[in-house]
Amino acid sequence: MNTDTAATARGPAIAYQGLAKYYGETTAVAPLDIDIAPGTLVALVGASGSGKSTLLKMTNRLIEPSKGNVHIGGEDITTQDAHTLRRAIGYVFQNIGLFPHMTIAQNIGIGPKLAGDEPLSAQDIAELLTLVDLPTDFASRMPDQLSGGQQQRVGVARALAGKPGLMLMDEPFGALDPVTRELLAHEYRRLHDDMGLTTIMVTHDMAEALLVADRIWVMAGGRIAADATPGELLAGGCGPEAEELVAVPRGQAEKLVEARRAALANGQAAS
Ligand SMILES: Nc1ncnc2c1ncn2[C@@H]1O[C@H](COP(=O)(O)OP(=O)(O)OP(=O)(O)O)[C@@H](O)[C@H]1O
Repeated sequence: MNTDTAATARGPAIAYQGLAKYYGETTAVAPLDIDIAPGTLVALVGASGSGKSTLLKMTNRLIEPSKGNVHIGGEDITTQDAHTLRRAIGYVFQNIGLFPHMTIAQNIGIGPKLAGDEPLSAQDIAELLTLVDLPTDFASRMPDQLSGGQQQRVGVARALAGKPGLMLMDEPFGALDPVTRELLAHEYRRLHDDMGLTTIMVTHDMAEALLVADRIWVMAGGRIAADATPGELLAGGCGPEAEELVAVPRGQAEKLVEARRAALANGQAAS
């Protein structure tokens, strides 16, 4: 992230201070002290059970920490009640779970409705649909009339309805086919930049993290084993946990380049 982004971001800074979560003998997240600058997109990667979701959910108080605290925009998140906090933070997760008996417009507007706030206008809904690149006439459709990728776009629109500065995303595109997944990840990155958001995104896909994030936190056993830019991770030297994860997309890319070279050589030999 460049400093211009930090200057124009409306997304907040995040500070984790001595934050930890224990379940009996299990350390889900070991005490960590780390900051996120406004406007940054951080990807959380790491093996299953390494603590990614727990860290994400301690940020909007879906999980309460065992110790330490979280500051968002300089404010301790325990100074407001958990529901108020959550309404101000966008949250997108895998299989977004739209309400099947509600229209797309009603699904997008569910947050303000449940909070007893002023309902979203048709104009608001149209703007949100446009933001996530869906036709505005989808407002009156039912969820089962949309593809999985389109439903996930609605999930992003629903998360943006509360005008959050911070977006938390837990495997947001994990259930989609690879082509749709890559498209949505790149479109989300553009949206993040245009809106000046701060985003924390859990992903199992290291290639996705390398392509869209400003910083990547590699989690292992509840610790942040590496905190690096995509370029630093690709260059190597960020530790064995990071190397293991980067090796997968790097190896695939090298094999594909090799396979393409061989295919081109065969084509030339045949002609
Ligand atoms: N409610 C719970 N009770 C006991 N242990 C838990 C609970 N929730 C999580 N854990 C444990 O905490 C650790 C971290 O879990 P977490 O869900 O944060 O991992 P993760 O990196 O998000 O995993 P995944 O990639 O599989 O979703 C795991 O060892 C998990 O078994």
